[in-house]
Amino acid sequence: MSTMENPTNIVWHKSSVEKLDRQRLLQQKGCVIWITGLSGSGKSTVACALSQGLHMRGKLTYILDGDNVRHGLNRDLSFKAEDRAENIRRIAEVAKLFADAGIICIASLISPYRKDRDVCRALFPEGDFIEVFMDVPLHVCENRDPKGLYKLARAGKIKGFTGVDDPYEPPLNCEIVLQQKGRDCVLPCEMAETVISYLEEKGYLQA
Ligand SMILES: Nc1ncnc2c1ncn2[C@@H]1O[C@H](COP(=O)(O)OS(=O)(=O)O)[C@@H](OP(=O)(O)O)[C@H]1O
Ligand SMILES: Nc1ncnc2c1ncn2[C@@H]1O[C@H](COP(=O)(O)OP(=O)(O)O)[C@@H](O)[C@H]1O
Repeated sequence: MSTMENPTNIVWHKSSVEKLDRQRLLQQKGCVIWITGLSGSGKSTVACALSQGLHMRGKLTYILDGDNVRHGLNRDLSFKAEDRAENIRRIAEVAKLFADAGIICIASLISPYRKDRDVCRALFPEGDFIEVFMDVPLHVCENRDPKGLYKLARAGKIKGFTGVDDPYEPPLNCEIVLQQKGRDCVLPCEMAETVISYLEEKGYLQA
């Protein structure tokens, strides 16, 4: 029988250097900042601004961007609901390893289903999964359309495109909501500062 069929044959191996030791070394606490939102809502832009802002404060981060991870680890996955769920599950498991390494992991992916995001949240200790919602209306994302994908989706050339003919379920109880202020554009670095203030307040930027 393979170990996959009998997982009880697998025993966790403890290391003498643990998460707390790594956190002390890095002077920060490992966690995941999970940025969810429509295509074009600014997830990748905020992820980069956040990584930059934290790097300048001497904090170690790593970005897991849905688009990028789909080039490698998740290249076998499509955009049907069960593949999106698997995409999200794998990224959450990788993020968990980064958080255990003491790193502030920034995951930016559409992750359209509430249930899938809640499954990810449950993988982490209380507080360590910080959900950030890019609350940007569909028409704004569609006007931006930097990759021309909305145009293709409206023309029926991409099927099952989030927001067009596939659902997006906004979070009900996330930690942070990022949005424009009325008609005023909020710069990505200002949005990143909101997240950094949250991390500071919650003690993630010290061991
Ligand atoms: N059908 C469909 N629906 C939504 N998005 C699509 C689709 N096909 C391709 N793309 C491009 O893939 C990027 C989304 O990948 P994710 O891994 O973030 O998606 S998901 O979390 O699994 O839903 C997404 O990137 P972002 O624009 O950065 O969000 C799109 O560029
Ligand atoms: N805060 C912002 N204000 C105005 N435009 C933005 C902002 N954040 C991102 N953008 C622009 O919106 C487009 C989509 O951003 P991107 O980060 O690629 O979104 P996503 O990763 O959610 O698809 C890009 O052209 C980007 O320059």
